[in-house]
Amino acid sequence: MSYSYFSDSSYSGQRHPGRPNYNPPHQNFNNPYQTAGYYRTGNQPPTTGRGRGGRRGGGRGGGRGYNELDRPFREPFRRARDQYDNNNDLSEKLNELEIVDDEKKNNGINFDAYEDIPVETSGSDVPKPVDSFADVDLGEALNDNIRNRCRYVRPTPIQRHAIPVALAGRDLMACAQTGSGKTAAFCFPIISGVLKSMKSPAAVASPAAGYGRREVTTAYPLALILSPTRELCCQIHEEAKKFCYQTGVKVAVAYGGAPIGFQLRSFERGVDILVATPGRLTDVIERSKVSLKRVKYLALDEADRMLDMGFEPQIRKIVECLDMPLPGRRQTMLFSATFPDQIQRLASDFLSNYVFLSVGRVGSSTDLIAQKVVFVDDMEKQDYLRNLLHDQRAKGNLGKNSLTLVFVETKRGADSLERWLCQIGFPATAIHGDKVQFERERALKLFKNGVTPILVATDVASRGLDIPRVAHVINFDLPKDIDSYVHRIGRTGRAGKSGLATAFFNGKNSSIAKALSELMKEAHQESPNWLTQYVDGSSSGGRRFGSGKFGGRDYRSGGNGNSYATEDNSYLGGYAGPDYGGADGEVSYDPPAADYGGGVEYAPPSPAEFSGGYGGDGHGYESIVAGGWE
Ligand SMILES: Nc1ncnc2c1ncn2[C@@H]1O[C@H](COP(=O)(O)OP(=O)(O)OP(=O)(O)O)[C@@H](O)[C@H]1O
Repeated sequence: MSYSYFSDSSYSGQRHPGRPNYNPPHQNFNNPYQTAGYYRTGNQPPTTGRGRGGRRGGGRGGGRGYNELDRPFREPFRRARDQYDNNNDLSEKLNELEIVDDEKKNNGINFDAYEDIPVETSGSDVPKPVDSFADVDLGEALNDNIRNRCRYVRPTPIQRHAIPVALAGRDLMACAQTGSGKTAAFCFPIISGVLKSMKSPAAVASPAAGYGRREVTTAYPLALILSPTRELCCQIHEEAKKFCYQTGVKVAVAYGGAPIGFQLRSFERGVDILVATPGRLTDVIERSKVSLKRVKYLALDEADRMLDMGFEPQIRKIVECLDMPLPGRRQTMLFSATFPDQIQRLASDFLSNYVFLSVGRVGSSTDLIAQKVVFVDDMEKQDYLRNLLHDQRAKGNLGKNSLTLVFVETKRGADSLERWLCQIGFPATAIHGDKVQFERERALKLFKNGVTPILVATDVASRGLDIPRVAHVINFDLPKDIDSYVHRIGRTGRAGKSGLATAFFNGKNSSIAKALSELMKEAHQESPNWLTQYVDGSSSGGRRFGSGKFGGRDYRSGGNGNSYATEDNSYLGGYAGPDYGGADGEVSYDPPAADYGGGVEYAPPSPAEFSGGYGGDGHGYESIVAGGWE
C-alpha cells in the first residue's frame, strides 16, 4: 500500500519505504501533539529526506502531472507567486479572523455584513419582506423556540424575504449565499403550516386519520425535506427538531447507511415532517412505510445539486410518480446558494406560479470569506500544505477553536492525505463516500469538537454543513466547476463571521481560472496577476454557462419564450445589471458530467447510462449513490 497522496508510482513507492502499520493518533486516543516522533519541521518529506528540488527533478520523467501549459509560465509564475505570498501572508489573514465562542454563536451574528447585499424577487404579487420574526404569524410555540432555543434575534435577509412568501402559500425558488440561514428560511414556514394543520377542525376531529399521524404501519408526513447527503440530512433533522421543541410537531429522518429498522420504528411515533435523502426515501416508500400522498410542503435543500444531471431522475420519480400531490396542490420550495439557469428550467416543472428570490448575486460567494489563490504544482502541494499548517499552528490558528477543512478530489486522495498529515504530526481525519456511515459521522464529530482540527474531505462535505469555527478552507485540489468552489469555501465565513479560503492552483485548473478570477473580483478579493494569464487561455471559465458570465437571476426574465408575466421587485437598487447570463438569453449549458470528472465523489453518468433505467451494472446510478448521495 502506498502512503503517498499522489498515485504516481515512481514517486509514491519511495515516500515511506517500509513504514509499519500506522494508526492515526486520534484512533489511539493519544494526543499527537505530544508525540514528538511525528512532528517534523522544515521542508523535508517525512522519510525520504528529499527537498523540493529533488522532488521536482524526480518527477519530471514520471508523469507527475504537470500540465504543458505550466512549462513556459512556470518560472515567472513561481516568482509572481512568491511575491504574492509575501504580500498576502495567509497566517496573518487568519489572525485577523474573528473566532467565535459558543455563547456568541447564534446571537452574535454580524448583520451589518448583510446590509448591503442586493435582493431581487420576481414573479407576480410577491409578498413584502418583514423586519422581525414578530412581524409574521409563525405561532407562539415556534416563536418561543426561535427566541429562546435558537437565540435568533433578527431574521437574516433570506429569512426576511422568503418567510412571508412561503407563509403566503407561494412556491419559491430561492438563492442566497452560503451560511446565510436558508435552513430556517424553509423550516419556519413549514413548521408553522404543520402547526396550523394540526389545529384545524379536521385534524382535531380525527387525529389518527392523517395530518402526519400514524395510520396502521404507514407514515403520512405533511412535509418532506430532501437533501443530497446523509450528513446534511442529519443536520437539517437536528435543526428542525430544535425548532419544533415542545410544539407537538414530530420530525423524523430517513437516510442511507444507517440501520433502517431504527428509522422505521421512529416512524411509528408519527411523522409530521420527514427529512430524507432520495435513496432511502424511495426505499421506505417502496416498503410502504411512508406515503407521500398527504404532503403539503416539499422543500429541496441544495436544489441545484438535487436536480442536476444524473440525480434528476430519482427526484422526478419521488416528486412525480409516488403519490405526491401535484404542483399547486402542494407548496414547493427550492433553496441553494447556486442555481444554474438550466437547473432553474428543470426545477420549474416542480413549481407552480412561483416566486424567484435571490439574495446576493446567484452563485456568488460572500465577502465575509477572504479568498487567496496560490500557485502550487501538484508535487509541491504537500510541502506547501505542511508549511501553511505549521504557520497556522505557530500562530495559534490551528486547534479546537480554529478548524481547517482541506478539500481533495478523490476518496483515495483523502485517505492518503489524512494518513500523511497524521504522520507529520497534524491530527486529521477524513470523510468521503467510500467510508461507512459510522466512520463518516465519527470523522465529522472528531472534527467538530476539535479532537482532529483538520478534516480532509471530498465534495461529500462541500454543501450545507454548518460547522462552527471552521476558520480556513483549503482547496488542495480545486474542483472542476465554480459552483462547487462556492459551496466548498462556504463552509467558512458563515452567519456573519469571517473566514479564509486558500486555493492551490496550477495549470490543471485552467478551466476554472476565468470563473475563479471573476468570482474573486466580485467578492472584492485580490486576484493575483498570474491568474489572468490562465484566464486568457481558458475557455468557458468553468461556469456552467456558456456565456462565461455569472449565472442569471430568474431565468424566466431571459425572454426565452416562457409564458410567465415576470415582474421585478428590486429592493436595494442597482442589482439588475447587464451582467446576468439569464437576462440576455445567451445561456448554454455544459453538462456537469464533464465538470465532475472520473473517480470523484459526484460523478454523474452520461445520459446514455440512464436510458436503461436505474443502473445495476455498476456504472450507472448505484455508483453515484455510493459516491455521495446515500
Ligand atoms: N436569524 C438568525 N440569527 C442568527 N443566526 C442564524 C439565523 N439564521 C440562521 N442562523 C445561523 O446561521 C448559520 C448558517 O445557517 P444555515 O446552515 O441555514 O445556512 P445556509 O444558508 O443553509 O448555508 P449553506 O448554503 O452552506 O447550506 C447556522 O449556524 C444558523 O444557526
